[in-house]
Amino acid sequence: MSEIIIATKNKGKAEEFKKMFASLGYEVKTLHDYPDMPDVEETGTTFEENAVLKAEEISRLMNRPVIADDSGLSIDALEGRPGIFSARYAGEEKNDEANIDKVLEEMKHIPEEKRDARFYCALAVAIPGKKTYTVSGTCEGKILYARKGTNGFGYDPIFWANAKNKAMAELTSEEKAAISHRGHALKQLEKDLPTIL
Ligand SMILES: O=P(O)(O)OP(=O)(O)OP(=O)(O)OC[C@H]1O[C@@H](n2cnc3c(O)ncnc32)[C@H](O)[C@@H]1O
Ligand SMILES: [Mg+2]
Repeated sequence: MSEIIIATKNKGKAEEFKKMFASLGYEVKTLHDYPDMPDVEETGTTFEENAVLKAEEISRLMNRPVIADDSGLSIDALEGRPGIFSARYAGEEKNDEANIDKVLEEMKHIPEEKRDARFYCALAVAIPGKKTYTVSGTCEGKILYARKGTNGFGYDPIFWANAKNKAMAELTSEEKAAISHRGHALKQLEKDLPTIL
Protein backbone atom coordinates (compact mmCIF):
# COMPACT_ATOMS: atom_id res chain seq x y z
CA MET A 1 0.00 0.00 0.00
CA SER A 2 1.35 3.51 -0.83
CA GLU A 3 2.09 5.72 2.11
CA ILE A 4 1.15 9.37 2.55
CA ILE A 5 2.34 11.72 5.28
CA ILE A 6 -0.13 14.12 6.87
CA ALA A 7 1.56 16.86 8.91
CA THR A 8 -0.80 16.83 11.88
CA LYS A 9 -0.54 16.22 15.60
CA ASN A 10 -4.31 16.28 16.07
CA LYS A 11 -5.55 12.78 16.99
CA GLY A 12 -9.09 13.36 15.72
CA LYS A 13 -7.87 14.53 12.31
CA ALA A 14 -5.34 11.69 12.15
CA GLU A 15 -8.11 9.10 12.73
CA GLU A 16 -10.30 10.63 10.04
CA PHE A 17 -7.49 10.76 7.50
CA LYS A 18 -6.47 7.16 8.23
CA LYS A 19 -10.02 5.94 7.54
CA MET A 20 -10.63 8.15 4.50
CA PHE A 21 -7.31 7.26 2.84
CA ALA A 22 -7.64 3.56 3.70
CA SER A 23 -10.85 3.43 1.67
CA LEU A 24 -8.83 4.83 -1.26
CA GLY A 25 -6.07 2.25 -0.75
CA TYR A 26 -3.44 4.42 0.96
CA GLU A 27 -1.76 4.17 4.33
CA VAL A 28 -1.47 7.38 6.38
CA LYS A 29 1.46 8.35 8.56
CA THR A 30 1.16 11.43 10.77
CA LEU A 31 3.53 13.39 12.98
CA HIS A 32 2.66 10.92 15.76
CA ASP A 33 4.84 8.50 13.74
CA TYR A 34 7.58 11.15 13.44
CA PRO A 35 7.71 12.66 16.94
CA ASP A 36 10.96 14.54 16.25
CA MET A 37 9.24 16.84 13.78
CA PRO A 38 8.75 20.36 15.18
CA ASP A 39 5.50 22.20 15.85
CA VAL A 40 5.13 24.54 12.88
CA GLU A 41 3.94 27.98 13.98
CA GLU A 42 0.61 28.90 12.43
CA THR A 43 1.36 32.54 11.68
CA GLY A 44 -0.84 32.84 8.57
CA THR A 45 -4.01 34.92 8.35
CA THR A 46 -6.04 32.28 6.46
CA PHE A 47 -6.61 28.52 6.70
CA GLU A 48 -4.84 28.15 3.34
CA GLU A 49 -1.74 30.05 4.49
CA ASN A 50 -1.48 27.96 7.65
CA ALA A 51 -1.96 24.68 5.76
CA VAL A 52 0.83 25.71 3.34
CA LEU A 53 3.17 26.66 6.21
CA LYS A 54 2.68 23.25 7.86
CA ALA A 55 2.95 21.20 4.64
CA GLU A 56 6.00 23.03 3.24
CA GLU A 57 8.01 22.99 6.46
CA ILE A 58 7.49 19.28 7.12
CA SER A 59 8.02 18.41 3.44
CA ARG A 60 11.29 20.35 3.45
CA LEU A 61 12.51 18.58 6.60
CA MET A 62 11.53 15.11 5.35
CA ASN A 63 12.26 15.74 1.66
CA ARG A 64 9.02 13.93 0.83
CA PRO A 65 5.53 14.89 -0.35
CA VAL A 66 3.43 16.02 2.61
CA ILE A 67 -0.22 17.04 3.02
CA ALA A 68 -1.33 19.39 5.82
CA ASP A 69 -4.80 20.31 7.06
CA ASP A 70 -5.77 23.61 8.61
CA SER A 71 -9.38 23.75 9.64
CA GLY A 72 -11.83 25.38 11.99
CA LEU A 73 -15.29 26.57 12.82
CA SER A 74 -16.69 29.92 11.67
CA ILE A 75 -19.80 31.20 13.48
CA ASP A 76 -21.84 34.00 11.87
CA ALA A 77 -23.12 35.46 15.18
CA LEU A 78 -19.49 35.70 16.39
CA GLU A 79 -18.32 37.45 13.20
CA GLY A 80 -16.53 34.32 12.01
CA ARG A 81 -14.86 33.37 15.28
CA PRO A 82 -13.22 31.09 16.37
CA GLY A 83 -12.04 30.77 12.71
CA ILE A 84 -8.31 30.22 12.30
CA PHE A 85 -7.98 30.34 16.10
CA SER A 86 -10.32 27.35 16.60
CA ALA A 87 -7.72 25.04 18.19
CA ARG A 88 -6.68 27.57 20.84
CA TYR A 89 -9.96 29.44 21.32
CA ALA A 90 -10.05 28.96 25.10
CA GLY A 91 -6.28 28.94 25.63
CA GLU A 92 -2.89 27.76 24.46
CA GLU A 93 -3.35 24.18 25.71
CA LYS A 94 -5.83 23.39 22.86
CA ASN A 95 -8.58 21.89 25.03
CA ASP A 96 -11.62 20.76 22.99
CA GLU A 97 -13.95 20.77 26.02
CA ALA A 98 -12.91 24.27 27.11
CA ASN A 99 -13.27 25.51 23.53
CA ILE A 100 -16.84 24.12 23.38
CA ASP A 101 -17.72 25.68 26.76
CA LYS A 102 -16.50 29.07 25.57
CA VAL A 103 -18.62 28.90 22.39
CA LEU A 104 -21.71 27.71 24.29
CA GLU A 105 -21.34 30.59 26.73
CA GLU A 106 -20.94 33.18 23.96
CA MET A 107 -23.91 31.73 22.06
CA LYS A 108 -26.31 31.15 24.95
CA HIS A 109 -28.60 34.12 24.20
CA ILE A 110 -28.42 33.86 20.40
CA PRO A 111 -31.79 32.78 18.90
CA GLU A 112 -32.18 29.68 16.73
CA GLU A 113 -32.32 31.59 13.43
CA LYS A 114 -29.00 33.34 14.06
CA ARG A 115 -26.93 30.27 14.88
CA ASP A 116 -25.59 29.47 11.41
CA ALA A 117 -21.98 28.29 11.25
CA ARG A 118 -19.68 26.31 9.00
CA PHE A 119 -16.59 24.19 9.26
CA TYR A 120 -13.80 24.98 6.82
CA CYS A 121 -10.88 22.79 5.82
CA ALA A 122 -7.88 23.79 3.70
CA LEU A 123 -5.54 21.03 2.57
CA ALA A 124 -2.09 21.93 1.26
CA VAL A 125 0.00 19.55 -0.82
CA ALA A 126 3.75 20.21 -0.73
CA ILE A 127 5.96 18.18 -3.06
CA PRO A 128 9.74 18.75 -3.17
CA GLY A 129 10.67 20.73 -6.29
CA LYS A 130 7.05 21.53 -7.17
CA LYS A 131 4.71 24.37 -6.43
CA THR A 132 2.52 23.81 -3.34
CA TYR A 133 -1.20 23.89 -3.99
CA THR A 134 -4.34 23.90 -1.88
CA VAL A 135 -7.91 22.62 -2.02
CA SER A 136 -10.72 23.38 0.42
CA GLY A 137 -14.10 22.24 1.62
CA THR A 138 -16.90 23.54 3.82
CA CYS A 139 -19.73 22.02 5.85
CA GLU A 140 -22.83 24.07 6.73
CA GLY A 141 -24.65 23.81 10.03
CA LYS A 142 -25.87 25.43 13.24
CA ILE A 143 -24.49 25.76 16.74
CA LEU A 144 -26.49 23.72 19.28
CA TYR A 145 -27.38 24.97 22.80
CA ALA A 146 -25.72 21.93 24.42
CA ARG A 147 -23.54 18.96 23.51
CA LYS A 148 -25.13 16.08 21.56
CA GLY A 149 -23.40 12.84 20.53
CA THR A 150 -20.03 11.34 21.37
CA ASN A 151 -18.35 10.63 18.01
CA GLY A 152 -15.83 12.78 16.18
CA PHE A 153 -13.63 15.40 17.85
CA GLY A 154 -13.25 19.12 18.45
CA TYR A 155 -16.48 21.09 18.06
CA ASP A 156 -18.47 18.15 16.61
CA PRO A 157 -20.77 17.76 19.70
CA ILE A 158 -22.15 21.31 19.32
CA PHE A 159 -22.43 21.37 15.52
CA TRP A 160 -25.72 20.49 13.85
CA ALA A 161 -24.90 19.16 10.38
CA ASN A 162 -27.63 20.44 8.03
CA ALA A 163 -26.83 17.80 5.38
CA LYS A 164 -27.65 14.95 7.79
CA ASN A 165 -30.11 16.60 10.18
CA LYS A 166 -28.08 15.31 13.09
CA ALA A 167 -25.35 16.58 15.36
CA MET A 168 -21.94 15.97 13.80
CA ALA A 169 -20.97 13.91 16.86
CA GLU A 170 -23.95 11.57 16.21
CA LEU A 171 -22.57 10.57 12.80
CA THR A 172 -20.43 7.51 12.11
CA SER A 173 -17.03 8.23 10.61
CA GLU A 174 -18.32 7.20 7.16
CA GLU A 175 -21.36 9.49 7.47
CA LYS A 176 -19.20 12.40 8.58
CA ALA A 177 -16.65 11.87 5.77
CA ALA A 178 -19.46 11.99 3.20
CA ILE A 179 -20.57 15.51 4.18
CA SER A 180 -17.69 17.08 6.09
CA HIS A 181 -15.41 19.98 5.16
CA ARG A 182 -12.47 17.51 5.26
CA GLY A 183 -14.31 14.95 3.13
CA HIS A 184 -15.23 17.60 0.55
CA ALA A 185 -11.64 18.91 0.40
CA LEU A 186 -10.21 15.41 0.06
CA LYS A 187 -12.60 14.59 -2.81
CA GLN A 188 -10.82 17.24 -4.88
CA LEU A 189 -7.44 15.61 -4.22
CA GLU A 190 -8.44 12.08 -5.11
CA LYS A 191 -7.55 12.31 -8.79
CA ASP A 192 -4.11 13.77 -7.92
CA LEU A 193 -3.14 11.05 -5.45
CA PRO A 194 -1.18 8.86 -7.87
CA THR A 195 1.10 11.82 -8.70
CA ILE A 196 1.46 12.97 -5.10
CA LEU A 197 2.51 9.58 -3.78
O1 LIG B 1 -2.29 21.82 13.32
P1 LIG B 1 -2.51 20.35 13.57
O2 LIG B 1 -1.34 19.63 14.12
O3 LIG B 1 -3.10 19.65 12.35
O4 LIG B 1 -3.66 20.20 14.70
P2 LIG B 1 -4.59 21.36 15.33
O5 LIG B 1 -5.49 20.72 16.32
O6 LIG B 1 -3.76 22.50 15.81
O7 LIG B 1 -5.47 21.75 14.08
P3 LIG B 1 -5.79 23.19 13.45
O8 LIG B 1 -4.69 24.12 13.69
O9 LIG B 1 -6.21 22.95 12.01
O10 LIG B 1 -7.09 23.62 14.27
C1 LIG B 1 -8.31 23.02 13.96
C2 LIG B 1 -9.28 23.07 15.11
O11 LIG B 1 -10.59 23.22 14.55
C3 LIG B 1 -11.47 22.28 15.05
N1 LIG B 1 -11.89 21.34 13.99
C4 LIG B 1 -11.31 21.12 12.77
N2 LIG B 1 -11.93 20.16 12.10
C5 LIG B 1 -12.92 19.73 12.90
C6 LIG B 1 -13.91 18.73 12.78
O12 LIG B 1 -13.97 17.94 11.71
N3 LIG B 1 -14.75 18.57 13.78
C7 LIG B 1 -14.70 19.32 14.89
N4 LIG B 1 -13.79 20.27 15.11
C8 LIG B 1 -12.91 20.49 14.12
C9 LIG B 1 -10.75 21.51 16.14
O13 LIG B 1 -11.08 22.07 17.37
C10 LIG B 1 -9.27 21.74 15.84
O14 LIG B 1 -8.51 21.79 16.99
MG1 LIG C 1 -2.71 23.67 14.53
